[in-house]
Amino acid sequence: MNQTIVVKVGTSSLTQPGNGQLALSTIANIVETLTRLRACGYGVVLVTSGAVGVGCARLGLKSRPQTMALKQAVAAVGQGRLMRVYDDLFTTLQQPIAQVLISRRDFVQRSCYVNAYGTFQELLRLGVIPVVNENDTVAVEELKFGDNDTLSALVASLIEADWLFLLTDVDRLYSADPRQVPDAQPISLVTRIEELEELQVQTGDAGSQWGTGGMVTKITAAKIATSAGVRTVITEGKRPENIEKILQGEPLGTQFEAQPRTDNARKRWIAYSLVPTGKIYLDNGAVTAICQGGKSLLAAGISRIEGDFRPSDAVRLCDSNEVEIARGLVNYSSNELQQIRGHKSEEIPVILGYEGADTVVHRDNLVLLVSAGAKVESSGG
Ligand SMILES: Nc1ncnc2c1ncn2[C@@H]1O[C@H](COP(=O)(O)OP(=O)(O)O)[C@@H](O)[C@H]1O
Ligand SMILES: N[C@@H](CCC(=O)OP(=O)(O)O)C(=O)O
Repeated sequence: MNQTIVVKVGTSSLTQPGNGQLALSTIANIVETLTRLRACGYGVVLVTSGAVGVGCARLGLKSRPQTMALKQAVAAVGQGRLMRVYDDLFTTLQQPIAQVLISRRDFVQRSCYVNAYGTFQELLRLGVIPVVNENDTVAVEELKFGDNDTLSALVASLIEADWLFLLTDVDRLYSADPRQVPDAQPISLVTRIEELEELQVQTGDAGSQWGTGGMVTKITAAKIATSAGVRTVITEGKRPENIEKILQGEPLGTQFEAQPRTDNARKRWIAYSLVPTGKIYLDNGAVTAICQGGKSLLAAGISRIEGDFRPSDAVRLCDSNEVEIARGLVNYSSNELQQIRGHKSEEIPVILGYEGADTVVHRDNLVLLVSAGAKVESSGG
């Protein structure tokens, strides 16, 4: 079966440093590369940033807007310009494209999420390259992706892509920001994300002048994508032809190995597309039961609750060290859980005065976020 790749391009690659004008030769290179990949039979999705950066350049603004309303207005100006440029270039090469604007809310609602899956499948079947961005103009502060690294990982997970390429203005991940630390060490292969913490890799969240998130959001994206079985690569936007070399096995950029796809699509949706509204802290027995025994969470194993949530909301399950070990859909509200935490299931009807669910989070609605074994290799140069 043909492989599917998702390519995310950051503002820092699409615009010229300093004046913020479009980096036309880079964009043309990206368009040529993606069109060649399509012609070779790959399914290709492009996730592009740049609406805000291009909008700023069009309006003569000298820095990224700080208020939500201004950012949304500027994105509305830039998105049209950006698509116009892509469409002109792709059309020159006879490659059809489609604009897909996604808001966080679309990914939270299961029906919209499933619908988006169907739309992507049809576009790919038609040989179209979907060009995706966050629908910045209608996003609300509490419910937005905020950065396209995360969006691209969620899209890659949704369509069960084989590869996710994060194109940026550095050639790979380093042990620290190479702009601040000149002797930072390049990292070529990451077999498990947790190793980055163990090696104390610094991933400043400042980003470049127009970019958002820096490396932090790329690591988060790699975590989401690799746990969904998607091999993820951080590489340079200026050299998109490297994508083809990487697909042929060259060790360019920083490559994050895909983890086995153990969770089904619904569980991946629970783990990363939903926005958790509360935290449930577990005692050690409950942590073991969930992590090693594959059990559901019972009220007896709950020590503390944080947040205000309703039945069916997504919640974080944390151990006594406040480490999030799992996420799940909860069967009780936070008010009810305050009353029944620490109690046996058979006591619940007496405490609440009505029959409730046997479990607080059923194992079918529970996704583990911890994995085993880690290794990172540093390359020479
Ligand atoms: N450990 C690191 N390795 C490489 N780059 C880093 C690291 N930490 C921070 N950075 C910075 O992240 C920047 C890329 O992030 P960003 O500007 O958000 O890119 P994009 O617009 O492509 O999403 C780089 O220019 C680099 O200065
Ligand atoms: N949706 C925003 C993208 C924000 C973003 O993630 O930017 P970047 O860090 O450059 O990938 C835009 O189009 O400007």
